[in-house]
Amino acid sequence: AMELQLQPFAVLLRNTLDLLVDKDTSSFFTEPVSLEEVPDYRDYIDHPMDFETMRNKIDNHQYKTMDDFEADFDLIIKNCMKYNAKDTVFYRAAVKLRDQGGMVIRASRRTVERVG
Ligand SMILES: CCOC(=O)c1ccc2c(c1)NC(=O)[C@@H](C)N2
Repeated sequence: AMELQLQPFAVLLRNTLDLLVDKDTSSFFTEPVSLEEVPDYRDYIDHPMDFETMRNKIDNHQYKTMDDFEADFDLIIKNCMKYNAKDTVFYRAAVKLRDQGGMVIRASRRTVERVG
């Protein structure tokens, strides 16, 4: 529809990302996991992901669909639940983000479908 031409997909993704960042109240997911702080991280995680990287990908138009965008969101959560034990603040934060962020993405999908 006309709105999507005027309101590029990138703007919708940035708005969605801002809502996901708001759910990350401890800011555990805002930047790449520090390999100085967590030197063995890459022994377990092949494809790191974080919200800053996602913002850069939006700006470089690397997301063509909401599925592409959601795949990186899921990667953030999967990585965290793989690297961190269940009884950690990190693992629990990933479960919370999965639940609260999932609702945000579903709402954005409806917007894309409606004005798509
Ligand atoms: C300054 C110390 O920071 C960390 O050790 C640290 C900081 C952030 C982290 C993280 C570790 N581990 C994670 O799996 C993802 C969720 N976030």
